[in-house]
Amino acid sequence: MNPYTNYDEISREKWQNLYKSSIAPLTSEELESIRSLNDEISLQDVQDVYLPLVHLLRLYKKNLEDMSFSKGLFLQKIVKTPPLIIGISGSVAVGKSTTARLVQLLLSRAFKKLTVELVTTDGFLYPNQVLSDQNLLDRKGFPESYDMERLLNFLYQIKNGEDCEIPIYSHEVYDIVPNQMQQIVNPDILIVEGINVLQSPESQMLYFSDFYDFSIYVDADEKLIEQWFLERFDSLLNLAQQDPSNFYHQFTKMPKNEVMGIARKTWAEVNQVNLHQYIEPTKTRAEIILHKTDNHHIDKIYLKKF
Ligand SMILES: Nc1ncnc2c1ncn2[C@@H]1O[C@H](COP(=O)(O)OP(=O)(O)O)[C@@H](O)[C@H]1O
Ligand SMILES: CC(C)(COP(=O)(O)O)[C@@H](O)C(=O)NCCC(=O)O
Repeated sequence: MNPYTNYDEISREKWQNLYKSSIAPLTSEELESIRSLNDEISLQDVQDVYLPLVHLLRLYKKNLEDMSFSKGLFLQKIVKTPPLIIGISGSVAVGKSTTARLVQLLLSRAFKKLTVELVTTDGFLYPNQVLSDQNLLDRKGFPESYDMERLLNFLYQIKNGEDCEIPIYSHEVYDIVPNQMQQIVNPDILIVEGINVLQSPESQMLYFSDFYDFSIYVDADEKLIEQWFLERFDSLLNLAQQDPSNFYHQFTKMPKNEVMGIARKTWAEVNQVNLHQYIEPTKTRAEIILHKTDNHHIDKIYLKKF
């Protein structure tokens, strides 16, 4: 069966004309904050793809509010609207965190009075010491390397209106940062980004899908994702040049072709295997699939029919 049977395939040209007229153009201040987020992001993509996406998200938010109101009428009590939770998934290095930060910025613009928080599921990875004790260091990113139960509890607490604190993962340290936590206080919208966002923990009463009001899968051809992984690896090396505390510093002392060989091997033996076995199979759980081509250009959008 065609994996996209349950989706409307929408070309970029068609998508960019949906709701266009109702969206105010970005101010120079907003453009500046997008550039400071990642100066490679195409502003045309923001205008054509992300603004209509934010407009769609408005509908989901409204729907959640209406449902809470109607439930309250039925139950004859006040039912507070729970936070809207948006999941963003896809391969390592496909651009999830960049997409997530952009969506956060645009949602904060669209809902000026609301708090829009962003968390990454990297924070739920077990620390390197724990992974090493269990011989799982080479399995970083695979389901067993995450404390999935803690992630599930976190989502439950947020939906339940509780404030939370969660661990922080650093790509530069390549580990959980000790003694630092991210505080999540009273969010109206929470974006959860990570490779495992659409996976289901085994033997649990609740599933992640119980918590997401909207989900996005960022997709691209594997060869391109590998290229983006290698480019990011290279920028991490540049950043690490003068910083011995950076995990990538050790690689800056080695010949470049040898280091890039290590990066290619990491892609082929870890991240690509993970993509095939655990990440890509969750693609069609997403409400929307953003398909990218060269230079992260979005050419197609798939929106779930039902
Ligand atoms: N829209 C985009 N335009 C240009 N470069 C991007 C875009 N999205 C991601 N990138 C680049 O691709 C690489 C991977 O992106 P990142 O957001 O870190 O991926 P992920 O969170 O999926 O691992 C980074 O080097 C990032 O700068
Ligand atoms: C921490 C990660 C699992 C998550 O990846 P992300 O989507 O944040 O890029 C990944 O970056 C990772 O470290 N994978 C293990 C192999 C490696 O790339 O070193």
